[in-house]
Amino acid sequence: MSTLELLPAVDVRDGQAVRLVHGESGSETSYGEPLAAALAWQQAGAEWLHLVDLDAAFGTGDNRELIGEVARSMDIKVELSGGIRDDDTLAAALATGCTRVNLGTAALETPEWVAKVIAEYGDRIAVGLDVRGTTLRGRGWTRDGGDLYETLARLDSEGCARYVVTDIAKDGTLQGPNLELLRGVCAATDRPVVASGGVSSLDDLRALATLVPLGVEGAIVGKALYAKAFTLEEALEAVTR
Ligand SMILES: O=C(O)c1ccccc1NCC(=O)[C@H](O)[C@H](O)COP(=O)(O)O
Repeated sequence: MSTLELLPAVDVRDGQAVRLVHGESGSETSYGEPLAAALAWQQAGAEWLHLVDLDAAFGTGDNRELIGEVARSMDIKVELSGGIRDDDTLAAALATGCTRVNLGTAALETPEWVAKVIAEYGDRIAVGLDVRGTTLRGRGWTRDGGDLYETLARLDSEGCARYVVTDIAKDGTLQGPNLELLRGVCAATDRPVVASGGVSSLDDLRALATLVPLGVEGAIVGKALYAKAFTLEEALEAVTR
């Protein structure tokens, strides 16, 4: 079995590292300084950081300077998400030196622009498929944005390199990932999939690692690390083969 990549998450709201429940604004638990959290994951052996500007995602401002500072301080790969919807926000995100960006709302609302940047930037662009059931959600997960599998087929045909798949019903709940959803997405595309939302235990990570041969390349882990359900060192050990 190949190794599952782990992406510890730092979600930033109003300058603080937070975790939400179901991605809902107002459900924040705060975990202090984003840079301290990111450096702790790096120190613990992470090869990736999943860094989210929640204010930009929700349209309640942005943490652009802070996000840039965190991204630039990392020696590891950074996946940047939240509010990247046009040329300006994409240029600012890429200028942080991040390895790739994650587009969400734009893939639903401005598909022509997304097709253009996929063609231009290749695998520096991933698309976040954030779903309730099989309905996509945009604008910080607050608005419906079409059918998962129709959108996936369109993005595949445009050459999208990778998908970050989140079951919103699981996100921030410590209820375990939606393995059925991930199997469904992997069956519908030959592109790598990063799983997000709900990881609660080392067994969840081992279960996700069994999906590597199907196309699950990595897993984002947020709440479980902040809640100290396990350490990142234990998580890396659990998925390394
Ligand atoms: O990624 C986004 O753009 C986003 C937008 C609105 C709400 C939440 C968003 N992301 C959340 C994450 O990426 C979480 O860090 C990730 O799903 C981890 O979930 P969990 O392990 O369940 O804490």
